[in-house]
Amino acid sequence: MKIAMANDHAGTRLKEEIKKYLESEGHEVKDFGTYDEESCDLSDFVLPAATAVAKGECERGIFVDGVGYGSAMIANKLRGIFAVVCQDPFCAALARQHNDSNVLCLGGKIIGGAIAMETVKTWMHTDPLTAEKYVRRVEKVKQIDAEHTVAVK
Ligand SMILES: O=C(CO)[C@H](O)[C@H](O)COP(=O)(O)O
Repeated sequence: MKIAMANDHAGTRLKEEIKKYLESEGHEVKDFGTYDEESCDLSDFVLPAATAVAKGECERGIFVDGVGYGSAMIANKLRGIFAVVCQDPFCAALARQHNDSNVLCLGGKIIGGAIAMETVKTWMHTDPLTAEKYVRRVEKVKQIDAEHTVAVK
């Protein structure tokens, strides 16, 4: 898969760790930065990365900031982005099974190391459930997205 990654200063270290893992699994990572731990503004990096996912240039996105919230708020402004914040593998599984999320946002100040990597691994390897109720609900959310957002050019 082609995966867009972005982060701010609080997510640089965890982003690098996740990037290594994804590449070791054969994924292609497009890294939109930031690349160091100098204080920066998250939206400068997450918006271009989320745009790449919205345009279909990348299939999924993984964004890392201090808590994950800012990344999700920015990304969810774009049509076709269904971003979630996950702090553990259980949340990550449901974020795919019930919500068909295509962007995962993590908090580098909240989780790290083993939990973070298990969260990413679970999110990457879990598919949406096919039971009618889940498909119906995901479709309704996609409909809301189509009606209330502007397509990315
Ligand atoms: O978590 C974040 C957004 O969701 C940011 O990483 C956080 O707000 C950055 O704060 P600071 O500049 O104080 O490190």
